[in-house]
Amino acid sequence: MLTLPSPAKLNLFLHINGQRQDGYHQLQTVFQLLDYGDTLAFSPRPDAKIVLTPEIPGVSTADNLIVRAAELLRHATGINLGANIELQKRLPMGGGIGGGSSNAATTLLALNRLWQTKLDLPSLAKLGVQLGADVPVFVLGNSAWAEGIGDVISPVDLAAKWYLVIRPHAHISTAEIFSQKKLTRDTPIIKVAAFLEGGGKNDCQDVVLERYPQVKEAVDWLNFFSPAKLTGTGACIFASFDSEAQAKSVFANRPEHLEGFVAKGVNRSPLHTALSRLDSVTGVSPSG
Ligand SMILES: C[C@](O)(CO)[C@H](O)COP(=O)(O)OP(=O)(O)OC[C@H]1O[C@@H](n2ccc(N)nc2=O)[C@H](O)[C@@H]1O
Ligand SMILES: Nc1ncnc2c1ncn2[C@@H]1O[C@H](COP(=O)(O)OP(=O)(O)OP(=O)(O)O)[C@@H](O)[C@H]1O
Repeated sequence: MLTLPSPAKLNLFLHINGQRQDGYHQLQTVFQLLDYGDTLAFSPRPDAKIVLTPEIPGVSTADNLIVRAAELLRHATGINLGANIELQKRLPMGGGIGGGSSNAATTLLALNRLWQTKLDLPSLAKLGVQLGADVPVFVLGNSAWAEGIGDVISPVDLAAKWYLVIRPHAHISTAEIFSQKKLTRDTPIIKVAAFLEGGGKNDCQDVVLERYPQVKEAVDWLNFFSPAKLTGTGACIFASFDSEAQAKSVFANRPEHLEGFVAKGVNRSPLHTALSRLDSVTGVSPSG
């Protein structure tokens, strides 16, 4: 059995710079990977079945990004094996923290190893983008600066911070927010340095706060302690702290109805750290 993490991400900022003819938005963002997420356990099957347990309520097996990632890898490589996959879900869905995309990336890397299909990371990232714009960053495994429609990715070294993530009770669809007329779509392009000096906001934030009062309430509460920002198209919001103790003490004082978690920001994905550890034990050279 191969048990691997499937971490969350935060968008430390999200600027929308324009929109392409095909409707996709040109954006700039920084993906901060977190040392917190779901866990997936994989074991190979000799038949060609992909069996996921438990199923996610409200998501059909055929739509599940884990199953879709497995089928995609099988189709791309022509391999005729299957897998049993056990999912331990901790990440809220529709939260803007990339749970589904991360599950897809973990599945691609895990099955590439179990099935010995030997694709390198850039090839797996190319497959992943067919499943969602956020999949490649999880496949490549570094906190990253991203441009284009989120597909032009370069690794970035971010200051070590602890994040308090609050999940208001709202499930927000990315497509719903990207289709709002009022969305800011003309933020000027910035340089990496401008972000590192403290720049950057989330252009989706005003639209989300207007449509979801429960998200606004959470932002207003968290702002009292540290500047709060939306991640992705929401619904989760976050603030950074210098220590775990600071983040946890604010979290302990939250209004009872707000859920969330405290997590450390990492430059390297816990998925890739776990795979490198396995490679050093088995003597296999790390892929990618
Ligand atoms: C907002 C971010 O979460 C930032 O990390 C991502 O760009 C969205 O990534 P994602 O959830 O993987 O998004 P996808 O599943 O690829 O796309 C969902 C929908 O969002 C819109 N979309 C997505 C990415 C993008 N650059 N422009 C868009 O307009 C499209 O309408 C698309 O149909
Ligand atoms: N394995 C999965 N885990 C979570 N969601 C899944 C999965 N498979 C399919 N989905 C579907 O994908 C949708 C988006 O899920 P996800 O958790 O990636 O949202 P998100 O955190 O808003 O992501 P992003 O920041 O990439 O927009 C869910 O609402 C669900 O219907």
